[in-house]
Amino acid sequence: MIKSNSIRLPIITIGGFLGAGKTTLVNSLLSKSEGKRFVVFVNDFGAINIDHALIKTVEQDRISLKNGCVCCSLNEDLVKSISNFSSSKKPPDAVVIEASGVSDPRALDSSFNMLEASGAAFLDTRVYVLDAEGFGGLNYEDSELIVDHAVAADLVLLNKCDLITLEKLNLLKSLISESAPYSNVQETTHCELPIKIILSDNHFLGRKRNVHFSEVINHEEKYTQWSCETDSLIDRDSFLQFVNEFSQYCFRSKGFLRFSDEPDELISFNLVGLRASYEKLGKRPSLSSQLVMIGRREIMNVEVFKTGFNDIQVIC
Ligand SMILES: Nc1nc2c(ncn2[C@@H]2O[C@H](COP(=O)(O)OP(=O)(O)OP(=O)(O)O)[C@@H](O)[C@H]2O)c(=O)[nH]1
Repeated sequence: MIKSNSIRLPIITIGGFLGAGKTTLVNSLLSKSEGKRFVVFVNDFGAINIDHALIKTVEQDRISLKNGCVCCSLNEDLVKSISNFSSSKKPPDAVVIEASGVSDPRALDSSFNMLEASGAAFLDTRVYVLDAEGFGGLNYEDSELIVDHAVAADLVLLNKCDLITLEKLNLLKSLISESAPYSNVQETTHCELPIKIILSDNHFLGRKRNVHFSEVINHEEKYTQWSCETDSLIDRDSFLQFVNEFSQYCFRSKGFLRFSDEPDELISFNLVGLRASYEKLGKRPSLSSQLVMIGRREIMNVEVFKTGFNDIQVIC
């Protein structure tokens, strides 16, 4: 039931396959918010919510959706929470939802329909981040799924343009433009784009959307995750060897690391396909070393992860 002092909040959804750059886009949006206030809902696939800690905003505006993947069920927590923000004394300017990297952004529609019906919020912009580098290396099934999800978006970011040739970019642009003629397609690196392309006052409302007929797939049957956490320090060289080994068994890994040669520094670790990257986050004493691995069920070898993770910890 909508309360009389409610306002209709615009919702921006951010979808994209594992490691495409969704969290990067959320942080880019927040850094350019120009005085606007966004509430961000984050839905990680892994049991440990790494993205929640990486979103750069105040705690009360960063909400973790923990009851499994946001697209797998009608998310009552999400609907209730957005309704509460809409009728709060200081409502935000917009709601941003970062879906997990294995979810189908279209499956959120039932939640949006409820919010629209109650007058609490409306779906303004559906953004899809596509990893332009990773796309060529995926199997047929995953590539098809990505095109399907892109077709459902108002705005498609062809991201990681710094990592591909112009020839590949042009091929990808033609593919997406043909499949999704009504989507606004933008080329980006680190999801950098003028904020007005996403936020200029409901300009995607009433716009023609692409027609898509494919079914929404239950991806939890296809992907699985394994996660681990430790207060022990990590041996850097052993970790590098471990990454070489486990990258064959999972597609995506992310987490935080405390190396024994630099114990005060928290390192953010990212692996997308075979590309690993490390970023210093500063002291962050509240966080210990945590790692999540995500991959296809038939390929993930959890025994390799367990043994490897035990071997990289330094006994003090
Ligand atoms: N070189 C390059 N790296 C990028 C770009 N965009 C994002 N990255 C890196 O790609 C990795 C994954 O980015 P995220 O923003 O965490 O991706 P995500 O879509 O949120 O990933 P999930 O958590 O798996 O859903 C990080 O190491 C980013 O710094 C880009 O345009 N170029």
